[in-house]
Amino acid sequence: MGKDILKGESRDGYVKIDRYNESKIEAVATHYKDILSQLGEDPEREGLLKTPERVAKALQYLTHGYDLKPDEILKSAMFEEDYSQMVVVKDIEVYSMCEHHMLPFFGKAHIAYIPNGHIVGLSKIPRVVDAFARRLQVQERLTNEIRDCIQNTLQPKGVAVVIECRHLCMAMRGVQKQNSVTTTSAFTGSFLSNDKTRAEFLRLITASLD
Ligand SMILES: Nc1nc2c(ncn2[C@@H]2O[C@H](COP(=O)(O)OP(=O)(O)OP(=O)(O)O)[C@@H](O)[C@H]2O)c(=O)[nH]1
Ligand SMILES: [Zn+2]
Repeated sequence: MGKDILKGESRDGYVKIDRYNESKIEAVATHYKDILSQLGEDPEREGLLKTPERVAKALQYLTHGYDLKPDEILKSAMFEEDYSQMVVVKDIEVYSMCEHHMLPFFGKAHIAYIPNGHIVGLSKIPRVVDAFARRLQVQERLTNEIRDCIQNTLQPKGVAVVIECRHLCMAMRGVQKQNSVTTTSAFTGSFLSNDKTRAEFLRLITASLD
């Protein structure tokens, strides 16, 4: 039996990720032992003895989104409700890994939808972000996948997604720009067809609570 990596999650959409896959961990760890040698390190020195296994577990965690079903996550908490104004969840932390270098990119997602008879449990929106972010990604696809999942599952009058991230592959290597932030956006429905709706969303995500 594997060890819990995400505690207390057992419903549809989450169920498959709450255990380490021991055989996968072992296979990945074996490769990492070899990688340490190839990098000129001694994998037998004390500090590195457990490193291959730690890296394998970390990587399984950082890519556990492959085992999640984001549409099931949304469906598990959809409620009929007569509310037709914009719902905005902003400043959702994003941690993902770029598929080109397998280095982190991280920042914030801002998401809105306009209900069409159904609302969704608020926590499910950040859960959908995580389900797509915890994979090897590019920021543009991450943005579109979140938009499409909410649109196709909840079928609201519109969805808006804005993501702002820093990419470590652009900061600690390569072009070495420490402060650049990449912004991506994706819209459906009223956010596309109605300039005022889109402007209200953009105003709400830049407004501060204080
Ligand atoms: N569009 C997009 N590009 C990304 C993302 N994450 C990383 N990249 C870019 O992917 C590109 C890969 O380009 P390559 O020229 O094949 O890789 P490279 O030689 O390592 O490029 P440099 O990073 O410029 O040194 C780089 O320009 C990265 O900045 C992302 O989320 N979206
Ligand atoms: Zn990269």
